[in-house]
Amino acid sequence: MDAVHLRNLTAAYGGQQVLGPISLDIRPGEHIALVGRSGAGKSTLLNLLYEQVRDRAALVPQEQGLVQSLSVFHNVYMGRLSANPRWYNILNLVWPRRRELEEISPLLERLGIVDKLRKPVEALSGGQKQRTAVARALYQKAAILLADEPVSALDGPLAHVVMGLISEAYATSVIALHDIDLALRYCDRIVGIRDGQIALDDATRRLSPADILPLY
Ligand SMILES: Nc1ncnc2c1ncn2[C@@H]1O[C@H](COP(=O)(O)OP(=O)(O)OP(=O)(O)O)[C@@H](O)[C@H]1O
Repeated sequence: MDAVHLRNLTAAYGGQQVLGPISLDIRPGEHIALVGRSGAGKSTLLNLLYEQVRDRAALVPQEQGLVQSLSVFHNVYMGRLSANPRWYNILNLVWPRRRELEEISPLLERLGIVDKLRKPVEALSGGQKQRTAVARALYQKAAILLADEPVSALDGPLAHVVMGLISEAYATSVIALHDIDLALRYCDRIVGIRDGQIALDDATRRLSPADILPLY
């Protein structure tokens, strides 16, 4: 993947500027954690970033973007809709193909929701929905992963499973995280946002929780 260069990005809602101007370079091979208090501008920055790299990115949005009436299989399969011909997508919608089942099932197994494969998403818990959204992004295999609080509904061990899978599947990622320990453990660069500006940008190896806490 080529590096991503963001220059002087700004965002406003109803005429009020909430982000920027922000410049940020994302180098291939970097796992970046976006941290900062609620309302700082992390989601806004991720969404702007997604607009710039849409063709090579998988996105796990905060609100997940799942189709509630469709099964977990179908929601995960949607990660690659644009990679397959239309007839093949329709075939899978009507009757999931063995090839896709054999790829999606092990992923769901590792996420602990393989028993939900054929269940509609509306019948899942919040944490199970979140894992479905993560599975869709893992299955997509884009060049870069953008994720907005992908483990906010998961308890300790599951949060580690998901962060581990993300690190394994994606060499390059930008992930908004509210858990500082997860950010320090799984990401190699921390970008701290405060009041719509970058207030911290450093390698994880040079940071401790005490360096990040002032952002909150
Ligand atoms: N649709 C919207 N309309 C108006 N203001 C918005 C909208 N979305 C976000 N904002 C404002 O923009 C600012 C940044 O919000 P954003 O969602 O990017 O923060 P965040 O850091 O992701 O927060 P959180 O951790 O709670 O998700 C906040 O002040 C928020 O109130």
